[in-house]
Amino acid sequence: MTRTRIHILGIGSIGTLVAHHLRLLSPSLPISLLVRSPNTFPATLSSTRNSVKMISTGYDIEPSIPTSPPLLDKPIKSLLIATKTTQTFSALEPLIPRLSENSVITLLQNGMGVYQELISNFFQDEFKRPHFILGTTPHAVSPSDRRGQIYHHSAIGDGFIKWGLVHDPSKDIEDLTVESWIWSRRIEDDAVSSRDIEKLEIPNGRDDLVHLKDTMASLLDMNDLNSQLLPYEDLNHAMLLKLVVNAAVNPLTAILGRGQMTNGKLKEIPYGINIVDQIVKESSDILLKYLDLESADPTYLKMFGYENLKKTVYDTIEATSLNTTSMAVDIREKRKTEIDYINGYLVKIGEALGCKTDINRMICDMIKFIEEEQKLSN
Ligand SMILES: CC(C)(CO)C(=O)C(=O)O
Repeated sequence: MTRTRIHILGIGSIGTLVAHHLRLLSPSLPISLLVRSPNTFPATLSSTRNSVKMISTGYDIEPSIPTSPPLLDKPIKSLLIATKTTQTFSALEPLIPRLSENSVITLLQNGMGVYQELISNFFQDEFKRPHFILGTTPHAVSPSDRRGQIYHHSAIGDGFIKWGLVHDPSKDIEDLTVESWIWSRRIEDDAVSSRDIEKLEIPNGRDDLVHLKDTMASLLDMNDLNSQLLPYEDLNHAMLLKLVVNAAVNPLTAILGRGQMTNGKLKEIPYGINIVDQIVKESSDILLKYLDLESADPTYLKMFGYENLKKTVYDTIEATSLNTTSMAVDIREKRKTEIDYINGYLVKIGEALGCKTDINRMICDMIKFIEEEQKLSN
């Protein structure tokens, strides 16, 4: 039987990577790429990893902006969003009429806070809200000068995509959460595989679970990207860890190098690492308070302690020393950055908890200063 069609919104580097691997691992999966100009978008995608170029094809290309007549009769059952966080709202708005409580939305982006923004703007009514899967990935991907063609810099075997299902009590299956249902077919302590998901039986009248099951199975099929399902609490912690890495590395490379600087420079020049340390220290204080209020497991408290966080950030700088961060590229290209969803998100949590947020706030102000200055000089 054919699996639920996956629509992908945001065919930048990460969106292309996911579309390409979904296609390679599931040749019969219907995939629609939602793009602004369908007539000029290429019919094939490609990814070059370790000097080997792989091509994928068989995509349906659809317009991402409203059409006349509108495609209301074509509901979207599963939507994977890989746009920049700053573009999510405007990119999703025209598609809202095609989504319902039977749909699944998967977010794979840098930063945090988009889920909360979408809920409060588009899906306040919990009974009309789609399922949400959130994801995080360190796969290093960059665009080429041709649309649909990317370079995948992570070595073979490196990198992962971690997914988690947001808990939504309105979707419980009697007294079972959907997350427990998803995990119920796992064999002992193994990771959940797409084969475990395939074995799930759909309760009567739950079309939403057909789409969720199909989406999960397709996402977990991408084992060449090391795609894994985590319990939501673990995923949230993985996202917070990535948030601190991005908060310490991305704006500094953007401010200090105006888009020309690679990540490794931050460690080569001691003044750089001094600033990294200050951002990590303040972020650690904020997140430890947040985790304490959540009564998080002591292993998490250790993970978010200053020394551990510093190690995670240093290791990432080392591993990506030749990369230019996405924020540095945004500044170089004079685009709006994702600062509000990275350091801005930490400021928001910190303020709500009464923590000191001066350093993250100053970093936000510096990036916003550059953005404004670039706007004025354009
Ligand atoms: C891990 C890092 C910092 C790599 O450059 C990144 O996630 C980014 O550039 O956004």
